[in-house]
Amino acid sequence: MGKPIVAIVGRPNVGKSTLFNKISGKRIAIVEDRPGVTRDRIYIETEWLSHQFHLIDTGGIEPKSKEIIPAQMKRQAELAIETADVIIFLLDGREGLTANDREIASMLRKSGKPLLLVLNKVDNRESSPFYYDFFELGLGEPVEISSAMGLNIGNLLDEMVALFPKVEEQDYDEDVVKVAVIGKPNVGKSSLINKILGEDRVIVSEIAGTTRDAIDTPFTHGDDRYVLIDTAGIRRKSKVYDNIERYSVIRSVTAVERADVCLLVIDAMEGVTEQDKKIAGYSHEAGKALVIVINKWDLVEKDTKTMNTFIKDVRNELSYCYYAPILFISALTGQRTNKIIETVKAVANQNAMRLKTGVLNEIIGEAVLLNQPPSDKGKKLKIYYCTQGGVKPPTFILFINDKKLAHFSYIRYLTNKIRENFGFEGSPIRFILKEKAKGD
Ligand SMILES: Nc1nc2c(ncn2[C@@H]2O[C@H](COP(=O)(O)OP(=O)(O)OP(=O)(O)O)[C@@H](O)[C@H]2O)c(=O)[nH]1
Ligand SMILES: Nc1nc2c(ncn2[C@@H]2O[C@H](COP(=O)(O)OP(=O)(O)OP(=O)(O)O)[C@@H](O)[C@H]2O)c(=O)[nH]1
Repeated sequence: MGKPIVAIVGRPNVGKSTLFNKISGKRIAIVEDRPGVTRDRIYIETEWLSHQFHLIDTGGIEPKSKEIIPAQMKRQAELAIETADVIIFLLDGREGLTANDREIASMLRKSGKPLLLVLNKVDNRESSPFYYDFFELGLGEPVEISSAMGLNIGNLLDEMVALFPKVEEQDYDEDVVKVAVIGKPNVGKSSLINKILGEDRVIVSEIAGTTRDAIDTPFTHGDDRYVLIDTAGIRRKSKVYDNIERYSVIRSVTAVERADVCLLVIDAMEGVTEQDKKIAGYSHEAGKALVIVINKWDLVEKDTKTMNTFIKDVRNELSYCYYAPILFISALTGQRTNKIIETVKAVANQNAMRLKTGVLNEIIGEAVLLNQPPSDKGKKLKIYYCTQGGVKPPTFILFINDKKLAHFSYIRYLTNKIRENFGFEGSPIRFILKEKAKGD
């Protein structure tokens, strides 16, 4: 399962942003914006006592106005209910219970989502004077905190972690390829999924389990077994919400984490957008095999150059995913959709490929002869040997004399040599550099 998603919900001014900042700023290591992606921070990925989770940045979801806008507040709660695994329902312990709190509470109660009732602004050791009033909500015992002072935040996080879904991931067998269809809303993900599942050779298996993972769709294609990992929003349409894009991105992230192969669907009429770059970035950073699918190709007016121009654009915009094959399809007409599964299979195999150390070192040795490693102030980079440390993604450990000499461009050169010889199409390749004195 992907890392759990936590959302902070509450009426305006209860201290949601303050709590978010407290959790993200102080106690927890933040994985900041992903390189090469964008600055728009939608969520942070953090951990508490080695439990990793996503915390949604409700700041951007909030209405900016300080007026109480019940409709927007409700929408925020609805989105959190749909997206989050655990909800922190934040209330103001100094003001006591309000009508808006009751309204949100009733939505949360109906949803049955795991939640924590949290009274903020309890700045001293004494309980909120309204402490017992909050039991009326029927949402359990309140946890009292002060976000501003940083009081009791550790306890809150302990209780939050206890509500995380148990690791009940259906353990698919090793040979089952997990595929996540990712992309912005409306690019045709559902249509594509339906097309794939509708193919003659595809047999959709019974869906096992009743957990939230039951939205996975296992199927076989010939002798090969796959499972489609759903991103919420594919089945449960909720296009009416302004912020659905932000949430669909977050869901994409958790789907990506669980996947072996990501199918990034891009709308041919729109070209590559910022949102696409962001989503591609997740796949890349997570080390997943990636296939780029340009959908709605039927709508594009074409001449002989159109496809090549499009490929160039994609390569340009998504330069860090240069290894991903690109397919031009139409989920509507079925054009080339039959290529998808074979491509998925190919890249899944490549991402799991393991090279023998002997062969690998032959290639590295040749590469070094062909193009001498860089030196700095008379000291030359020495490469002792290389071994593949892991798969998914293919990860190579390079034993060298001095990391400072291992310039990025030289590592890129070695990566390319490995690709020339072994392919690894659709896979990111990683290098880990290890220093070693000669003769160690
Ligand atoms: N005394 C006290 N004040 C707090 C605490 N947490 C937040 N505040 C104050 O409450 C006000 C609202 O805090 P925000 O974090 O902006 O609240 P919010 O819920 O994100 O507000 P909206 O963006 O309007 O929804 C600010 O003036 C904070 O300084 C706290 O623990 N104690
Ligand atoms: N012309 C054309 N239309 C398509 C194609 N694929 C999907 N569409 C249309 O695009 C719209 C969106 O398709 P969906 O499959 O619902 O897109 P989605 O990505 O699942 O959307 P969300 O559920 O919002 O994430 C629908 O009206 C489809 O009929 C295609 O290949 N060609």
